[in-house]
Amino acid sequence: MRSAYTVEAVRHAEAQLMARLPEGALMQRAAAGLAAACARVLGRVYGARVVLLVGSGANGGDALFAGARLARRGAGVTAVPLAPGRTHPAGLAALLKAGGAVAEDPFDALAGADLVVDGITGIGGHGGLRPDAVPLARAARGSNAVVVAVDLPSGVEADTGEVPGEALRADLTVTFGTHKPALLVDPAREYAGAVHLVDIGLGGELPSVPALEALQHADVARMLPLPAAESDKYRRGVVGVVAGSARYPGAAVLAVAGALRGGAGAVRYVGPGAAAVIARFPECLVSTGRPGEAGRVQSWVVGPGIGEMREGVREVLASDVPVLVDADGLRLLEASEVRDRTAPTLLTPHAGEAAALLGCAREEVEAGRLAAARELAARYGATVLLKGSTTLVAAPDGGRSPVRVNPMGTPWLATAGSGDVLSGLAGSLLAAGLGARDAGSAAAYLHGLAARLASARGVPLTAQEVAAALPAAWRGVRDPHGDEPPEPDRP
Ligand SMILES: NC(=O)C1=CN([C@@H]2O[C@H](COP(=O)(O)OP(=O)(O)OC[C@H]3O[C@@H](n4cnc5c(N)ncnc54)[C@H](O)[C@@H]3O)[C@@H](O)[C@H]2O)[C@@H](O)CC1
Ligand SMILES: Nc1ncnc2c1ncn2[C@@H]1O[C@H](COP(=O)(O)OP(=O)(O)O)[C@@H](O)[C@H]1O
Ligand SMILES: [K+]
Repeated sequence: MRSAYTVEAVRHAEAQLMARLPEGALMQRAAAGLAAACARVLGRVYGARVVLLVGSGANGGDALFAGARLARRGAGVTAVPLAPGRTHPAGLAALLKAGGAVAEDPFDALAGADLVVDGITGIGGHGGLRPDAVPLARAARGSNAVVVAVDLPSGVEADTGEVPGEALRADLTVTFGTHKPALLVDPAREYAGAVHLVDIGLGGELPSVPALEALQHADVARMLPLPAAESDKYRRGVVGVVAGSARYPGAAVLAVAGALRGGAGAVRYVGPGAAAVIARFPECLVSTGRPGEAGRVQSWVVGPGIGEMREGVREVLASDVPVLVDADGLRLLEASEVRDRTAPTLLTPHAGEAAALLGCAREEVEAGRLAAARELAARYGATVLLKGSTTLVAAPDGGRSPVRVNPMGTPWLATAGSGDVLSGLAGSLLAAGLGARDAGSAAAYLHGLAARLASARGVPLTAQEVAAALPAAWRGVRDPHGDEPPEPDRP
């Protein structure tokens, strides 16, 4: 499990640790890790041209001390102070002593740089890059230099992942002690590039519950339902799927395709797509009547492609088993029908659907994903899986459990019908006994991994191919020697 902590938690932990260490020791640990990462990026330090963009806080101090270390190894290091009177004094002194200098012409220095260290702001930054930093940031990005951000890319909001103005896009971010939410949540995450975590000894000082957590293979493997020797199909769980309509018959097939690969013992489909479903999946139990008459299930999935089937949503929400509501179902539900439920509810909107539920613009949800997911969970008393380039899963417990961020996926998943597969898959995990937060986050992980496998080396994928790759994704997470696949190919 990877975790991310808020600025408040990081500052508190740093203060505890600093009280036990000699003055400046923590910054030296950070600078040493940063310099080592820069040296790896450069390959050859001797003779390399390094430019430090230095803000007024400790983030600039880290950059200066790391610059001093690189200068001692023979790099030509120049600093560009953005707030000249307020540059970290000890850091600047160390740089000058090591043979570094203050750049005479910042734009000349940036144009010739091999590596730019972004030490403008870290966890203390707010409100986006200031106007005087913007041309320097653009010059850095416009040069051939590799940009390495210190702790965070400057201009992002550490706690929310929001990017309120301009920010400096990094190729690599070297972060200290723990991830910060902005390194996991878009749009900020996009600015961080690859992320390298440097251990500065903060671990023992951080609270036990982080703000965010991101699953890894082993975490998902532990959650997956496996049949015991004496299992039968009913004990493994039956998932009911209410999806599809005359207008969207494919949604029924895709949701069932996901549900069949989620570990439930049986999938029961109810709705007007029964003929199409049975033709494609003879292993599915189908009926055309109402959900309430279909027989016992351990969870329901309702919504993909159902058009205006309001009654189906109402009936399913009135049941006493876990329910996943997706797509059209989100439009048709009444908030009170969700809030009054005793069994768990998992809502799986994309940004547009979340905006409709919250009564705001889609752009607002996209700019503030974390806040939107938390707000929806609180308003509906439901677990919310907010889909998109960063998929988040928030529980309705007022922040007692960390929001899960899905680290696995690929933009190739932005293809029609892939969400239907996800809802079937997550519903199946619910039927098999996982809680809503685990079912949602494990499903998003497997779905993202399946998509990476199916789009390997950069080929477009279809929703059916995502479903077909789910068994390989299960195998992948359960393989004790299986490494997580590399970052996805970008289209
Ligand atoms: N506290 C510690 O002991 C450690 C701190 N570390 C570093 O310290 C950083 C935090 O340092 P600070 O608290 O000084 O905060 P920052 O260095 O992130 O920034 C604070 C300064 O930037 C200014 N500022 C805020 N928003 C700005 C904007 N949009 N544009 C330009 N200037 C802006 C503020 O006026 C303030 O002077 C961490 O991110 C990390 O890099 C590391 O050295 C590890 C140890
Ligand atoms: N840019 C992206 N990067 C990664 N995953 C994405 C991106 N855009 C969409 N997705 C994922 O693709 C799926 C699309 O689901 P959805 O929006 O419901 O589409 P549909 O209704 O066509 O099935 C979701 O799992 C979502 O998280
Ligand atoms: K920075």
